[in-house]
Amino acid sequence: MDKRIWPILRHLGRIEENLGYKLLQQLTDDIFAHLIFGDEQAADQDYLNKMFDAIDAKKNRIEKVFSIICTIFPFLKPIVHWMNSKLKTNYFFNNQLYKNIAEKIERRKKELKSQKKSTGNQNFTYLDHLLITELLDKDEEREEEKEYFYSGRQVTRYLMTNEIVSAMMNMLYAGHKTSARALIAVVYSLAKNPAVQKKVFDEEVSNLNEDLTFEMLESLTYLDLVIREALRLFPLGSEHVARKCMASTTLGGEIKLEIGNFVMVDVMSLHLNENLWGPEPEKFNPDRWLNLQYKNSTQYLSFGQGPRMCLGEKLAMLKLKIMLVVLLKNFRIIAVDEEVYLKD
Ligand code: HEM
Repeated sequence: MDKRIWPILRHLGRIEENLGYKLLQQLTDDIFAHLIFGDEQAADQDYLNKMFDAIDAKKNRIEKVFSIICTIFPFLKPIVHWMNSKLKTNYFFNNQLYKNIAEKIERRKKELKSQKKSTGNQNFTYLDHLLITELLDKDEEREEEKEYFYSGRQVTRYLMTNEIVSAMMNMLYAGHKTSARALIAVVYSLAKNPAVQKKVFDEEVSNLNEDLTFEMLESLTYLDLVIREALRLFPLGSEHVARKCMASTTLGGEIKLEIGNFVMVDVMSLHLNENLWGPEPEKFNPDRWLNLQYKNSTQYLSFGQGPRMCLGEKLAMLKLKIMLVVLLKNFRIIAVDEEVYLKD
């Protein structure tokens, strides 16, 4: 892990001054790109950030033009809003990202095809798992892996390139900034609560060696609570916990909801409810989880709930643990007086 993280720290120069958003975003991007594409040194190239920044800049420019049009011609608002929503999901904004992913897919397909028959212990990326059915379908010699990957399920067809690109883009959109911001929330909470930081270090991190395994990360139960507590106070994806009503209903005997109404959960009120979380719910206190009688499965919504809950929760928790172990093993995180708010 050190091998991946040190080049990033060096890249940013004097780390004491720069252990901020950029560094944490690069750390998460690097691990993300490595896990899903198998990319090496993604952070050095900083390409994910550059692509997302380019998309955001394009969006901002268009939105500015739209807002001027609406101010001058208010009656055009509905048409402009419709155009805006169409453009946001459009290829127009994402073409650079789309091309980049499609190129990676083609390159990876060639690499996988040229690989000798696997003897088992190979590190497959998320992309490989999407590609593998196609490659195995056409390669009878790989019967052994075919059974493993199909794991008893019948696969009737492999994924087309545009379906794979779209799955990868979903992952990137949903996991790119969320993970970096979650890391920031935890780092901030640890900086403000040195006693908790010391406890994590003394009890769980100090004895670990750098070759982290899945089992080691799973055993870090206190670090797990630290992350969950930070995300309780900073539920950064909470605006996505929203649903469209599929049937009319009445909530609590008084609030009427019609078919097609949009409902957004007030996550912050739930997460700061004293009846659910105990005394001083606004304070960062990972220990509160130790005695918590989980009263209701929907009282903690940092990753949402139900069939549309976050698909990447486990991956996000794993990534956060990896990054936090490496950071805490090598640094003591100290809060500075000045606080800067993230804008978007
Ligand atoms: C700490 C980091 C993350 C947080 C806090 C977070 C939070 C959320 C939240 C609140 C939702 C909405 C859930 C709901 O409506 O019930 C969501 C959806 C989703 N997340 Fe995450 N997420 C994180 C990281 C990731 C990562 C790393 C990935 C992908 C690798 C990911 C993939 C998704 C996807 C695909 C959805 C949409 C699921 C659906 O609509 O069916 N998330 N996330």
